[in-house]
Amino acid sequence: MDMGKEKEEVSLETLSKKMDDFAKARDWEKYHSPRNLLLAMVGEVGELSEIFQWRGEVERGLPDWKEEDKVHLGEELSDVLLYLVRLSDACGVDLGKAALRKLELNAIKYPAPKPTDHCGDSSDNTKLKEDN
Ligand SMILES: Nc1ccn([C@H]2C[C@H](O)[C@@H](COP(=O)(O)OP(=O)(O)OP(=O)(O)O)O2)c(=O)n1
Repeated sequence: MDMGKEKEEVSLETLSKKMDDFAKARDWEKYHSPRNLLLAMVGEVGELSEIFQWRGEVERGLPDWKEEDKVHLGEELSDVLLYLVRLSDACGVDLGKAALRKLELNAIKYPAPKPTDHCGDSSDNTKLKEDN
């Protein structure tokens, strides 16, 4: 999707600050409780799912999709992300830090096979199959 702009770096902190400004400017902080934000996010996940509903399997990169459908997809993905960031803030969770820690835990739980594993011991791969 080319919006004709330079690629802009976006941090979770930036999104968090913008959501905070958005809520404050409308006096909506009172509505942004953890439970409300969770329900709002799940609603947006539903809207995101609708875009894929009945399409059958979709090729990576969505080469056959119309541009307007991709723009719509970006909007729904953004709604989910923005509510997730806001929910994390409302719960006092540092989402970036938590996600990095979770990636480390994932790597321990699902170790990548070493090159030698292909021709020898496959116990790690067996565990991967069982867990998935
Ligand atoms: N109380 C609210 C309502 C909205 N938003 C923000 C976060 C979302 O990014 C977006 C959601 O807006 P809508 O509820 O209007 O949802 P959609 O944009 O998906 O519109 P629609 O449901 O009509 O498709 O607005 C918010 O922060 N707090």
